[in-house]
Amino acid sequence: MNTLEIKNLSKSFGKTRIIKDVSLHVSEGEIVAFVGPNGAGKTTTLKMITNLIWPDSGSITIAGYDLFKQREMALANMAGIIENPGLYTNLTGLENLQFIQKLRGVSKARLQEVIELIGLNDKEKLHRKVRRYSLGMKQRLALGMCLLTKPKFLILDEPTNGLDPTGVIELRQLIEKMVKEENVSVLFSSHMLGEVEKLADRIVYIKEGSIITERIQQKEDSNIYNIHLENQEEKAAQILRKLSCCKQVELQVDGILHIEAEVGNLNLILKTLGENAITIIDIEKEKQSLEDIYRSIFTED
Ligand SMILES: Nc1ncnc2c1ncn2[C@@H]1O[C@H](COP(=O)(O)OP(=O)(O)OP(=O)(O)O)[C@@H](O)[C@H]1O
Repeated sequence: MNTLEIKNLSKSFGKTRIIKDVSLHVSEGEIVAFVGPNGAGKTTTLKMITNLIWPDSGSITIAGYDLFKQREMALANMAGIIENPGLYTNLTGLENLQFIQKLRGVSKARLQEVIELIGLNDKEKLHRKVRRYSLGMKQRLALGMCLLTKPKFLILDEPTNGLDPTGVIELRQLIEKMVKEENVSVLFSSHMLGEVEKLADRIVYIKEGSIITERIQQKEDSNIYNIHLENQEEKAAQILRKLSCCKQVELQVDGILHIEAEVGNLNLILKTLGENAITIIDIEKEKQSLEDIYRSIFTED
């Protein structure tokens, strides 16, 4: 099941259509980056997912619950940081965590678990007023507050914005740990392509309110292929998803199959498609860096 499923979301401010028919999903345990130039519509989309603003049309489902018809259950499965993390700066880190713990009826054991996960298991840090925290510590604390209720889905608007390199690395490690240990799925927006490259499993590109394309992020032990088929793309996608060497299979808007496969399995993929009488027109191994892809998508013609 997809942790997040958005279908045909649209939103206008006044007469201007800002979000145009946006559909996207985040699978269980997946980290998806939302990338695009300033004003593309990232924050507006994230605000609709977190129910801060309402779309004009479209649907949003979180952990299987419809955000508009089963609002409480949908929101109970999600947490997020949009724009500024909502911290009480005159309280200590621990008091901030305890505030949410009591408000949401979270156990003390869970509070302790979260403190350890976010690396604040240190008396001095826990009892320090948040206004004296570094930005990196504030971000980690804010993530901790999100995690107290064990959400299945986390939404982060430019989480590394303003952080120094150490803060960026620590935050990335924390997000990776959260996904591994707590099985949360994450959708985050970012302008930091280097970070996106390291953290995301998949990248969704938005421009002028429309999703332009999406790409699977290559990991060290895998290759990415773009396969152009004569027809039967849906069937091919279903067949390849059953192969254990295919970690991700996405059917793109343009009908091209975008595949992440463990290194050394191209022959098996081709053989499987051949056995199912699916004709390949072209196959290309992706070599572009994220920066090249970004430039080719967003630079004006
Ligand atoms: N409340 C609002 N009223 C009118 N226009 C708005 C409002 N909020 C956002 N916009 C406009 O919607 C467009 C998309 O804004 P949004 O903040 O979603 O972009 P973004 O992709 O998050 O940009 P950035 O990378 O700069 O954060 C922009 O043109 C913005 O000016």
